[in-house]
Amino acid sequence: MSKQKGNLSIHSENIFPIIKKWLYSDHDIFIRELISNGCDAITKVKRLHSLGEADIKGERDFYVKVVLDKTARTLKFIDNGIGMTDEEVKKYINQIAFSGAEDFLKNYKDKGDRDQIIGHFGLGFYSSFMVADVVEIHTLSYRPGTEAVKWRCDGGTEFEMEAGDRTERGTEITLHLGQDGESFLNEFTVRETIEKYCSFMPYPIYFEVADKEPEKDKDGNIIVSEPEALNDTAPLYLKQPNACNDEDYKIFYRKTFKDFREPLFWIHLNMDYPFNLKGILYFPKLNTEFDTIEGRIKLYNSQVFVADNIKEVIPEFLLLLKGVIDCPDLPLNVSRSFLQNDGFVRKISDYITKKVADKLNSLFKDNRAEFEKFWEDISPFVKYGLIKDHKFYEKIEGIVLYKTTSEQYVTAQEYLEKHTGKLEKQIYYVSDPIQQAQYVKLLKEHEVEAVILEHSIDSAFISHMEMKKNDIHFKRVDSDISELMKDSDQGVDEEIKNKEVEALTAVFNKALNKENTKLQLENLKSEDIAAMIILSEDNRRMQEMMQRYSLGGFNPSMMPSEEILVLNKKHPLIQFCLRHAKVDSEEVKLVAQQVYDLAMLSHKPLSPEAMTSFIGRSNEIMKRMITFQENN
Ligand SMILES: Nc1ncnc2c1ncn2[C@@H]1O[C@H](COP(=O)(O)OP(=O)(O)OP(=O)(O)O)[C@@H](O)[C@H]1O
Repeated sequence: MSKQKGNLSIHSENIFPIIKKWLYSDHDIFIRELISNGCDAITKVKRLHSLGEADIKGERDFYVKVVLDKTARTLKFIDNGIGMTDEEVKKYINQIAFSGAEDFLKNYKDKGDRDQIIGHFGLGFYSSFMVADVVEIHTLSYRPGTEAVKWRCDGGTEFEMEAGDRTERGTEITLHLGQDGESFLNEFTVRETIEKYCSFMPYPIYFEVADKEPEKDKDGNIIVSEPEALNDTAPLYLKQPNACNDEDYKIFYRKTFKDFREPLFWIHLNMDYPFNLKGILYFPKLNTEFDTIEGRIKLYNSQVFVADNIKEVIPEFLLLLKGVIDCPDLPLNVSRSFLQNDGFVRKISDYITKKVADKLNSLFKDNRAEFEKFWEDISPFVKYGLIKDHKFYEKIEGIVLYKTTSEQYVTAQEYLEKHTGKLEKQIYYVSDPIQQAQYVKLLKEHEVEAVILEHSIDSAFISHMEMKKNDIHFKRVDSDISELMKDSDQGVDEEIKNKEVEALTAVFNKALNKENTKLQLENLKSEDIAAMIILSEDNRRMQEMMQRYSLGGFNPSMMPSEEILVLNKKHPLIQFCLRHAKVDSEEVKLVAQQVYDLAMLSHKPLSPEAMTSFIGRSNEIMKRMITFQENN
């Protein structure tokens, strides 16, 4: 072949500056493009061989080799695939690559939407110019009797083509790295990028550093080691689920996510129709209940990595999981706006949601003990999912578990059944089991359990459940529980009661120096409790919401909490206050203050000032007790 020069057939001055500028932030993608071209070339030659059209002379080992030469500043991609004839280089490299370029330039030259550009423009071979000043191709076709070809282009629109000297079938692409490719002179960057994009590609990918000092043993002999492929050519997710065991899944998880905690369980997705989708989703274990959950779903197209966490394909709440999904029907270079509007993508997303819900339901039904064991770890994810996705809610709302304060796991229905006759469509919960322990104890005395809802997602979860199911209402244990604990009001004279409330209100307002302590006088079943503080559930929720949404700028005085002091008429201290309500005595004041602080202490921590007075007063009470004892 005589030496040829020519212009790449693009009708624009120069596309390379545009490639460099617009695709810059993803510029490691050229590694994916060149290696996957190598793999495609191998697949093609194998296919031709199986059709009897290519003679590969019993060859078994197919591979793509990447060679970094820091001294020569080159990165080579070598494959033993189909190779190209000079005609094919002209057709596939010189012309076709930019056949869409004219439209592309017209449409996007002045627009900054990178996603759009990537979506509309297959990066392909020419992405190598993002990092290289000069690119060379040395290739020899599988076709018998064809000449090797050498092609060279320096990033302008001109190329040179001549007969090459390659003697083995396949293609070698050499990138002479320019300034923009500086980082790829680092072997770790190259290795990492290969692992990022190519870890499941179907042929072994080897990586060599040409000018590296060979490793030697202690006697100075060069250690010759077998090259090791960087990828797993037959990833587990491509196998049939019944051919995989638990250990296989765990090993795959560790290798793929570098997470050495055991996953809780997994779902093997395997669908051929109406679309092709394979993958494994793992439910990761959380370190602590306060762990931020950060999932990672890697999306592949025929074993070629596309991107992490594409929320248009994977329902957002599933992004809390870890997994791989391979869907050959999705375009390799996906534009987000394209995906958002694509019905096919929605079907994929629905399928994945359904599979996850099915798995949870079957665990609940077939292995409740196991499901309960996992519940703590999966509950934030499940709750987030049912808030975000109506279809998911419908499928799993019946199996949502609640952990009770006596460490049992119950569904809402089981909780209500357990409390038939005691609670009417009400679920009591604690948001802080330690702080609210007093209330829990009180409830227990009345044979009522509370459930623990202490995760940050729980307030949104509670509201969502109440909105969806108007037959359930959640009440925190410190709200309105006096209803439950009241003795019957039978025989109580309302007029007398009102007078007593009036008298006690005066005592407490004066003692506490508060104008508006709301007071409620009840005959509680328990005679041990003098008083307790309760809050209106609605008012407290409103406050919490305002606090959350005003991002710290919320001033509590804008919306004071409606606290109610419930006094137990049966308790001797309250009876004492009632008997001496009219007398302006120091003892009544001390008792009222102490009763209030004790009620407050079982509700929430005292403020520093209140705590100081409480301690002073407690000392004072004990002193008086001793004096009384000694004088009698
Ligand atoms: N290593 C290779 N061996 C043989 N042929 C190759 C090789 N690399 C590229 N080609 C040929 O050049 C063509 C253009 O490659 P390019 O990477 O630009 O686009 P593509 O792979 O067809 O599509 P995409 O834009 O999705 O990457 C390929 O279709 C193939 O025919």
